[in-house]
Parts: sequence; C-alpha cells; structure tokens
Amino acid sequence: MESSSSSPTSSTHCFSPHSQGEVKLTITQLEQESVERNVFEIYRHLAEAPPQAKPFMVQLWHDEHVEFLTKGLRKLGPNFDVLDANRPWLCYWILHSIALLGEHVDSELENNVVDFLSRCQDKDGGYGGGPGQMPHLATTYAAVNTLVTLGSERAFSSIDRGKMYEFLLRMKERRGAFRMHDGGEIDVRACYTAVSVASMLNILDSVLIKDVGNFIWSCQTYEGGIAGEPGSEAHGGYTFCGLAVMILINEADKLDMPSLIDWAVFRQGVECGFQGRTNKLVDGCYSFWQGGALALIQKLLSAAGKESPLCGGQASEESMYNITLSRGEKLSDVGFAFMNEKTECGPLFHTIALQQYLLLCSQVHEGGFRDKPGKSRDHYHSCYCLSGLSVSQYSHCKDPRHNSPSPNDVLGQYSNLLEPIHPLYNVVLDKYDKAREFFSAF
Ligand SMILES: CC(C)=CCC/C(C)=C/CC/C(C)=C/COP(=O)(O)OP(=O)(O)O
Ligand SMILES: [Zn+2]
Repeated sequence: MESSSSSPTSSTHCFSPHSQGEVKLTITQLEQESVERNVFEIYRHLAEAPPQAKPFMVQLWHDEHVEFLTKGLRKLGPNFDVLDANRPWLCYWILHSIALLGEHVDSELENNVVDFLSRCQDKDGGYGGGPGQMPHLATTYAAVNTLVTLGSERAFSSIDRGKMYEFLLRMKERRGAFRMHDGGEIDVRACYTAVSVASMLNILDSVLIKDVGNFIWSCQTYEGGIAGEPGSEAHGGYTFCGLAVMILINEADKLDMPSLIDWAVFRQGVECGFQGRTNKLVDGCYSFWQGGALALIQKLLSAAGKESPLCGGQASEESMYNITLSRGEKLSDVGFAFMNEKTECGPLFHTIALQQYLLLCSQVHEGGFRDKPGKSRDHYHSCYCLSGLSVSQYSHCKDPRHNSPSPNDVLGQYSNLLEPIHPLYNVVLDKYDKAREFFSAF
C-alpha cells in the first residue's frame, strides 16, 4: 500500500546514493524513516547502558498495567462513546490482559461482568455490543472469551449454547463462510469468530464447518498471507484468523504452507516488531496476529515431528498439517490435541527481538501498551501486545502446561514472565483447560 505523493508538503527531496539525480521520498518512506529513527534511538540507549542496568530498562511494569486495566473495567470517560458497540471487547481486552499478568479481579467485579454480558446476550443467541444491540460475531467471540477467562461455573453456564448454535447457523451463508451479523459482511474474521466460539463451547459440527475451508483457501493471496475476503490484500489479522480456522477444522493442509511461512516471517522488520502487511509500519498489536500465526505454524510443524523440513527432517505431505485424532474424538477436540503436541520445532521469528520491541517501544511506564512510540496506550494494544509477549516468551517451551521457559528465553528479569496462552483462541491456557472440562461434559 504505497502512498505516492506529488504535493511539495507531502514529500521531501534528497540525493539518491545510487544515482546522480534528485529523488523524492514518498509519504510511506518518510513515515518508515521516522519510525526507524525513533526506535533506533530507544535501542541506542539500551546498547549504551551498563550491563547491570539493562534488565531494569526492559522491565515489565506489572503493577502499573494492572492498575490501568482494572480502572478501565470500572469506569471509562466520555471519549469511549465511540466504543459503545464494542463493550464485550473492552471486557475481553482488559480481563485477558489481567489474566496474562497472572492476576484476577475481585468477585464483585467478576459478577458484574457476567451480569453485564448476560444483558448483551440476544434472546435468539449470540452477543451484541451492548444491551439491546443486535448480535454480532465479533462481540460474541469477545463475550465468550471473557466468560472463559473469568472461569467460574456461573460465567460458563450463563452462555445459552443451544441458542448460540442457532445463531451461528443463521450467520452461515450459502458458500460456507459466515457473515458478521444479519445482513452483514462475509469475511475471514466472521469464519474465525464463529469456529472459535463453536469449538470452545463444544458445538462445532460438520454442518457448521461445511465449505468454510474452501472459503479460507480462496482468501490466500499470491504473497502467501491471507486476506479478509477473496481478491483483497494479505494482512496479519486475517492471516491469524484464517490459519486458526483451518487448524480448528483440521484442513490446514489446504493452504500453501511454504508461501504462508515465507510471507509471515518477512513481516518482522528491523524495528524488531511486526508489520501487518507489506510496506506498512510496525505495530505492537501484530506481535500477536503475526507472532501468534507463526506460533501456530510452529505447532503444526511440530505435529509432523522430525519429518518436517524445518525441523531438520523429511516432510510427508499427509502428516504435515493434520492433527491426528483417535477414534471417537470430536472435531472440537482439535484445539486440545493441538496443545498436546510437544514442540520439536524452534520458533519461526526472533522472539527476543520481539520482546525488546514490546517492552521498550510499546510499553507505557504509566501502564498499558501502544502501537508504537508517539502513539497513546489503549486496551486493544495492551491485550495484543501482552498476548504477543506471552507467545514469544513460551515459543521455545515444549510443554507450557508442565514446564516453564528457560530464563534465556525471557528478556529482562524472569519476573517479566506472563501466563501462557492457547494460541488458537487467545485465552490463558489454564482458563481454556477449565472451560474445556466444563463444556466437554455436554
Ligand atoms: C478476531 C478478530 C475480530 C480479528 C481481527 C483481525 C484484524 C486485526 C484484522 C485487521 C483488519 C485490518 C485490515 C486492519 C488494517 O488496518 P490499518 O490499515 O489501520 O493498519 P496497517 O497499516 O497496519 O495495515
Ligand atoms: Zn495496532
């Protein structure tokens, strides 16, 4: 998405080292140079600091984050009016972030959230952006992940699974994909949120998954990443969503995996963080969308064990991307089987570099995270920067349920370590385990 410029105010003049003539830099190039300058200035301070000071420079400001997040759950100012249709998202961003930090909210606040989300639940299934608003797949995903993160029986049983199934079926369209809401757009996000919710609640069946894989397949672009809809540009957000769907429905073998890997690994740049798409700026939230997608691929390759070329062996087409289920296991067990694969394969991105970007460029001392230096903190970036930080800390860890990462894999002091997540759903792993135990009883 190169923005060309012809106006004198939106371009600059300089002399190219490769030619005699004067060249004009585009807005895109100028913005990229400015980001690199800001980021490298921050990294220069770290490089020049005495060795004993460095761990403190990359400290995770745990208490400040918890304070910023908890405050947001209790009260938000008038500027947040624009997020009125996203209130379950605010609950998820905040509560998932608090859970990643190993903390929880008091039982009164927890009960308030359950009650609030119950008022967002539509009588015909699914959750709207606020009480009385029409049900929407994005806010449904946010509400379900919030209730899973709260983890109480009251939270789990507040979800009407029967009506949810009817809602998901109503959102499914002729070609197999999903639409975001009645009459809404059909895209990869809708497919992911529908499949993730159905898998989590143990209501994913062959009717819901029919032809979804073909739709996702049709969204993989010539670059290798996945777009929101056929013919659009590959983007990290949609790539994570599309890949996660394919794994949850056990059809990852339909994707062109070498080109997907190729595209995703090149999205980590000199700034140490990830960009969302080619020729765009680094942004902390892609630490999860791109880092999470690469963590999913790492797990897929590990499922193929030593047969995978990236793990130093010969790949067999069949074993490479399919999670093996034993007889009688349901498709909704794919999420569980996925985390049981013991990682043999190393990470596909520079995990320490990403932690450096997150802790030095995205982290805000007063609490919260931001896209990049110069931007303001917000709850969305706090959630996805912390999620990406967790993914990078655990990416060498074979079995996060039973083992902790080595101190070498955690930038800064070991107290920076967050809780591990389940990368298919982006909820804290032990919260997922508890929810699975509850919902597998049905
Ligand atoms: C579960 C769920 C609902 C997932 C959503 C996934 C997601 C983040 C999709 C990204 C959408 C998109 C095209 C952003 C581009 O914004 P931009 O042009 O402002 O940013 P850019 O310059 O970084 O591409
Ligand atoms: Zn962002």
